[in-house]
Amino acid sequence: MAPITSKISISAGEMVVSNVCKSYGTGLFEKKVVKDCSFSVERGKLTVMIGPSGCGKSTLIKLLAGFEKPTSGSILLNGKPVTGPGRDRLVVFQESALFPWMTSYDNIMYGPIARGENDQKARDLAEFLLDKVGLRDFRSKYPMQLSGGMQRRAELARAMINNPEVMILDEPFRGLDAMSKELMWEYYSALYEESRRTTFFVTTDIDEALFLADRLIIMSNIPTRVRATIEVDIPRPRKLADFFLGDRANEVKMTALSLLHEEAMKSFSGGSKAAADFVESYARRSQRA
Ligand SMILES: Nc1ncnc2c1ncn2[C@@H]1O[C@H](COP(=O)(O)OP(=O)(O)OP(=O)(O)O)[C@@H](O)[C@H]1O
Repeated sequence: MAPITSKISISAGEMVVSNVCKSYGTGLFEKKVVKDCSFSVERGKLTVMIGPSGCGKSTLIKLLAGFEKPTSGSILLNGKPVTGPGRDRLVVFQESALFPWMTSYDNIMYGPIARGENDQKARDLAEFLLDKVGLRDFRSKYPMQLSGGMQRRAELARAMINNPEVMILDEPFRGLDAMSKELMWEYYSALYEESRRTTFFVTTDIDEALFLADRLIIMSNIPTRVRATIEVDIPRPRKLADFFLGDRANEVKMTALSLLHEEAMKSFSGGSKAAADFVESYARRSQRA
């Protein structure tokens, strides 16, 4: 099938986060969630952020998307300060945001129609993207008639039709069963490789993070800051069947797991149930690796 770039001209943006702090509440009720955080989301790269559950990742997404403002520090998109939400950035959330009363096709066309662009070009693009995400035969089905993986693919198509400069994804495959999740990794990785759209992808799954990332940002416990940045210099296209057999993948995985374990233990000692679950699941992962 023709690559995405044959139908959509991609203009990849770049984001720079400098010394960002974010607190909620004031005085005695102040909660520091993000502390002196600096990183960049490079043009045409897939940057993955991983950190303990509850550390502040979704808060960072809200800041990058412009839904919230930092308490201090700056966030730039292509050198200009982010002052609010914009069409140049698009967020795909954990929860399905498909409208249950609309078919797959209508969900994908939602953005263009909302902008008054219900023309032949947009309709052709919607059909192309339906094909691209393997939902041609499901174009007239409603979300509840689709499997979890199909819903996530419909959602990706709905995001891609809006052609943002930066795609921001907040644990988009959370909640899928293990097999669907792994299929989505390969699927999503191939889609990304076709477009090389600047992407910021947040997850708590180390295998997902490694398989997808060009650059991995490991976050600390709350208040979160960058604990380490690792370039995942493993060639693309990547195939899950042999990816984790490689030395480099395992070397990065062990480094990341050890840092994440340290961070999760800090919040565990603070009594967080989420951190306790995280420590337990990562201990199991380390044994498997
Ligand atoms: N609007 C808000 N007001 C007060 N506290 C908030 C607000 N939004 C987030 N928080 C707090 O910030 C902390 C970090 O939350 P956030 O959702 O950013 O973490 P996360 O790393 O994305 O978590 P998870 O991995 O579980 O999705 C939590 O303790 C949360 O209660």
